[in-house]
Amino acid sequence: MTSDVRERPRDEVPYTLDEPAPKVLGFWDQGAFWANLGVSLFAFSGAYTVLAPDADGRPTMSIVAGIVAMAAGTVIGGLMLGLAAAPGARTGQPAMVLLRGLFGARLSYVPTVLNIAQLVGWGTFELIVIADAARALWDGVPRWSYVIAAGLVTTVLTVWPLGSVRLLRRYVTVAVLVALVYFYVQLLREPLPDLTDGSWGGFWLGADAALAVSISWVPVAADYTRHARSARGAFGAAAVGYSVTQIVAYVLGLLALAIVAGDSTRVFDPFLHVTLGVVLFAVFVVREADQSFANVYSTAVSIQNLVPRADRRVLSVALGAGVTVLALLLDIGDYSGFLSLIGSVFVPMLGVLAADFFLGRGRLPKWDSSRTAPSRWGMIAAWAVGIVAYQLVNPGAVGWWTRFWTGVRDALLFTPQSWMSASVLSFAVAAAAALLIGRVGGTGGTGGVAKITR
Ligand SMILES: Nc1nc2[nH]cnc2c(=O)[nH]1
Repeated sequence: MTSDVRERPRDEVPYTLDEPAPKVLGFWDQGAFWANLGVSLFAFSGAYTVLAPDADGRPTMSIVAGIVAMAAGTVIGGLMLGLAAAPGARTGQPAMVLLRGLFGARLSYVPTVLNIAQLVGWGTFELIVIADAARALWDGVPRWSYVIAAGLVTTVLTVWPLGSVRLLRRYVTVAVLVALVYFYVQLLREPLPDLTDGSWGGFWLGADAALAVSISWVPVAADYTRHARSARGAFGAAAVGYSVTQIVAYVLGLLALAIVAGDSTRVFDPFLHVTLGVVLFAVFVVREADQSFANVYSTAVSIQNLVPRADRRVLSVALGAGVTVLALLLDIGDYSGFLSLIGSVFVPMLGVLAADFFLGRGRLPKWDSSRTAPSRWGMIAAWAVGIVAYQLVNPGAVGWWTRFWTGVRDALLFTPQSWMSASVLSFAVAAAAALLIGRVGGTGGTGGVAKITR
C-alpha cells in the first residue's frame, strides 16, 4: 500500500486515476445529490426558456403548455441522464475515461476538451448566479465579495467530493424540501393570471430547452456514479431524483413568472416578497454551491483523463480560483448561447455511447478504458451524424454558427417540423448510426474487432 493510499480517507475519491474508485455511494446518497442538482436557481431565472420565447425574450406559449413541454423534456432528459449514469457504476470509471472505450484513448480527448470548456463555463455561470441571487437577498456588500465567498465554498466542497455528497443528503436536502413546499403554498395563494393564455406552438422548443438542462449533466454523471454500488441504483437515482425535482422547481419558476406577468428579470420577486421568503430563498442560494461544486470537481476529473497522474485536489483548488476570477471579470449573459451549443453536442454523443455500451461493444467482457484503447473513428462518425441531425432541427442562437446551419438547411431543402425534437431525433440518429457502423466494422467500428485490454 502506498503512503498516498494510507493518507486518503477510505471513503474519499483517490487523488489520481491510478487507484480504483471506492464504491461507497448508496441509492439515497445519489438520489439526494441528483435531487439537489435538479433544484437550480436556473430553473427560476431560466423558466421563461421553456415557453419558446421570441427574439425579444417574451414567452409565446401558455404557462400550462410550458409546464407540459418542460415535464416531457425533463422526463426524457432524466432517462438519458440515467443512461449516462449506469456505465459509470458498471465500469468504476469517470465520465471522460469511460469514453476511451467508445472513441479510443486519443479520440476521447475531443469530448474531454469540449466538456472542460462547458464545465468551466457552467462553473463561472453558477458563481455569477449565486452572487446575483445573494445581492437580491441583501445588497449590503459588493457583488465581488459574494463571488469570492461562493468560490471559496465551491473549492472546499471539491476537495472532499464524496463528503460533500453525503453532506447534501444529511443536511441540505431536508432544508430544500421545506423551502420548496413553503414557496408552493405561498405562490399558489397569490392571484394568478389565466395560465392557459398563449399558444401550444413551440412545444418541442420548450421541451428541448428543459431537456438541454438535464443533458448538460450527462458528461459528468459517471464522475459520481463510478462510486455507486450498483448500476441499477445509479440509473434510478439519477433518472428519478433529478427529474422529479427539476419538474418541481420549474413549475415553481413558471408560477413566479406568471405572477410577474412574464418579466423574467423580476422572477425572484415573488419569492422574496412573501413572509419568511428571504430566509427560505437563502436556502436555495447557499445550496446552489452544489452546482458549482459539481462543475469544478468534474472539470478536475476530466483533466485527469488528459493527465492521469495529476492530483485532483491541486486541480480543484486551481480551477476553483480560476472560475472565481472569471466570474469576477465576465458577463456570462454573452456566454449562454455557447453553453447550450456545447451542451447540444452531448445529446448525440450519449446516443452513440448508450447504443455501443448497452447493445454493442459494451456487451463484451471488458470495456477498454485503458490509456492504449485503440481509436474508433467509426464512433466519431456516428457522433458527427447525430450532431448534424441536431443542428438541422435546432441550430441554436450563436451568430455565425446558426447562420451556417440555416444555410445548410436551405441547401438541403429541409424544413424542421413543429413535432421534431432536436434532442430526441439526434439521439436516435446517432444511436442508429453507432449500431450500424459497429455492425459493419465488427465491434470496433474501425474495421475488425480490436483487442480488449484494461
Ligand atoms: N453541467 C451543468 N449543467 C447545468 N445545468 C444547469 N446548471 C448547470 C450547471 O451548473 N452545470
